[in-house]
Amino acid sequence: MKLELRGITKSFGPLVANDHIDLVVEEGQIHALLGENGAGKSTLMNVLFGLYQADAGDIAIDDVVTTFRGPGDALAAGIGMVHQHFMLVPVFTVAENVMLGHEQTKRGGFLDLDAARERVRELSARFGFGLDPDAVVEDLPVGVQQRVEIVKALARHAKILILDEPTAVLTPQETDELIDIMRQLKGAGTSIVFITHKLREVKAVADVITVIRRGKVVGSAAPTASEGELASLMVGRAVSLGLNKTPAVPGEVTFTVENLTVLSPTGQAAVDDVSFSVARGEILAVAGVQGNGQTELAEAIIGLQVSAAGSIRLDGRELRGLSPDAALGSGIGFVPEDRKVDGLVLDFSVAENLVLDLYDKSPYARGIALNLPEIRRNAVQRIDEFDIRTQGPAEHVGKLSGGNQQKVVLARELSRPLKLFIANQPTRGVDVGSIEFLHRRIVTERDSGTPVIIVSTELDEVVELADRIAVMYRGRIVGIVPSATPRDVLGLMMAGVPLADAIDQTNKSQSSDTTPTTDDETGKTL
Ligand SMILES: Nc1ncnc2c1ncn2[C@@H]1O[C@H](COP(=O)(O)OP(=O)(O)OP(=O)(O)O)[C@@H](O)[C@H]1O
Repeated sequence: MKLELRGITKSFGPLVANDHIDLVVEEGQIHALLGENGAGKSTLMNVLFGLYQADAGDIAIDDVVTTFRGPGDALAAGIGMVHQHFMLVPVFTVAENVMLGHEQTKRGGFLDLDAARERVRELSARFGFGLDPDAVVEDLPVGVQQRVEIVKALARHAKILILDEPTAVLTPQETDELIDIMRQLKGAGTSIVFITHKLREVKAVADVITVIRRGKVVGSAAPTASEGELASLMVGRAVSLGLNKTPAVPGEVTFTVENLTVLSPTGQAAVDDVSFSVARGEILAVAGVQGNGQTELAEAIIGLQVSAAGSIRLDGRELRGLSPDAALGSGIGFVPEDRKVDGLVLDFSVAENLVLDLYDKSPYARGIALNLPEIRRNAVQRIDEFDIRTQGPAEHVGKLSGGNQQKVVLARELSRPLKLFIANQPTRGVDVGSIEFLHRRIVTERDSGTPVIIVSTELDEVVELADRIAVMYRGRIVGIVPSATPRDVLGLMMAGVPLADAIDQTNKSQSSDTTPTTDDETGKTL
């Protein structure tokens, strides 16, 4: 099936989010859409999936112009979309979810679960999904839930799949698996429109790359283009992809966690007797595969999770037992893992979100009244400094693109005097140009003497930012190592292997390997 978008234009008020966009996706092609935050990628995909109506332009399928009044029409035309926030019913099984919305009925009107099961088995075997039709969705890891979404689309005979930042929530291994699946789907003739900010993935899997900037197509590139070339095409200027920060000059140790234990809802130790400290002027990065206690640790520090035992001290003061408000009020900047849940109030304006914890304090409050000019002045300044793409301070944050929402959280948290800065997945969904800026901004915070904790499942980000790296596995810190530690050693530690054994194993595998290794430069498995 060949898809053609011709002159698609979509405005939100005065903002032209898609400005006469042309895009051709051939059958069996993986077409990557690249563009900085707010460029208009999701808007274009929402038009294609019938969620938004274009103001102008046509969608043609196999050269026939079609109109989508809603996602139902798009699905019927063979277009499937896998959203970043899955649309699955967690308590249903895989087969039940696949059946939902397009129940096949047996004579007598009963839902035919057996047919859905069979379809899951068949598609799973064909594309190597490894799905059990009877597994309950909420018990499955995120990467497997995503495959359920893909199977759901395929079961509806989707010939074109839209994947909007599918790897943002995946572990590196899950990402590799998804890339394999994409290749298999392509082999079977399915076309894929793939949106990602990770240039390495684009290079690994795309056949064609189209770059959008400020609502317009600005060019296309072959996957042989370098990451630097792709980045500058996206952003419209040269982007330096390495941070090259100066070595830390650690000062006094002002933040200490001792024997901290946090229990999960099932009573297991999500954080298990963890101790570490961070000095002023240094960045400690917490590395690990998603789900090994890093988020619980970060949240326990600011009181979003109750800790069962241990102590958390900042400047000699015990934080354990404080409410999140009190913890933040004591001078902690915090970037949560999920900006939509803990970081922003989507119905509030950008200006309000930029002073969320401070609106009742000077200079944003005057007595009991808000100092609106000051709140606005702050917003104008932050929008400029952090390059937040918005129609203005009064726009609702919920209207911003994902990456721009993330920038609002960082702008707020990095713009007041801090005694500690903690960021969980600080650059999730952020484009390469903005990552460059945000990383520098975090290093500036460090250099101003703030202890910094970064939690990230992106090894690139960990290695880039860290002065020291704490590796977590199953709730424990496996080891705290210098940032120059080789990636394969870090990788083994992330699988639970203690430092000494990890070094040992790496040395052995290197000495037994007679062929020179070339793929260790980046450490990525793509
Ligand atoms: N429902 C909406 N109402 C108003 N403005 C919107 C709406 N949806 C998107 N926009 C605006 O359209 C522009 C394009 O947003 P879009 O989400 O398409 O960007 P994107 O390229 O997907 O960005 P990101 O990489 O950050 O996800 C942004 O300026 C955004 O604020």
